[in-house]
Amino acid sequence: MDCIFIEALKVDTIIGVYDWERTLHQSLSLDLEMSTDIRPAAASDDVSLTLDYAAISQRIQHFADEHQFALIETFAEQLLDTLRHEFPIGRVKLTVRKPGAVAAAQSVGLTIIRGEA
Ligand SMILES: Nc1nc2c(c(=O)[nH]1)N=C([C@H](O)[C@@H](O)CO)CN2
Repeated sequence: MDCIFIEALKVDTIIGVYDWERTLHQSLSLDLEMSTDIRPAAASDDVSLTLDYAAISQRIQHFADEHQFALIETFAEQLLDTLRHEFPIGRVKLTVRKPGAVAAAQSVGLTIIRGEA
C-alpha cells in the first residue's frame, strides 16, 4: 500500500485541561500518514483520484477552529473520525505534538493508528 503524508502541520486551536488554556490559542504540530493506492491518480494525472494533502490540511485547520477540547486525545480521535468520513482514507497514523506543554521536554503528545490498510 502507498502512503500520502503530511508532516509537521501547525494548527492553532483552543485546547487544554487548565482554565488559563481556555483563554488563548495554542499550536499543535501534526504528522499524518494515510495509506492509499496512488496508481489511479498516477495513471490519469488527476488529483481527484488521490488523497489531496492540501484539502486535508485545510480541513484539519477548519476542524481545529470549530472545536475546543481539553485533551489532545479527544482532538486526535475526533479529528480522525471526521477525516475518515470525508476522505477515502484507509489506515491512518496520526501523531499530535503539543510543543511547550512541558517546559523540560522538547515536545509531548501521542500517536494513534486507525483503520485497515
Ligand atoms: N495525556 C494528556 N496529558 C495531559 C494533557 C493532555 O491533553 N493529554 N493536557 C495537559 C495540559 O493541558 C497541558 O498540556 C498544559 O500544559 C496536561 N496533561
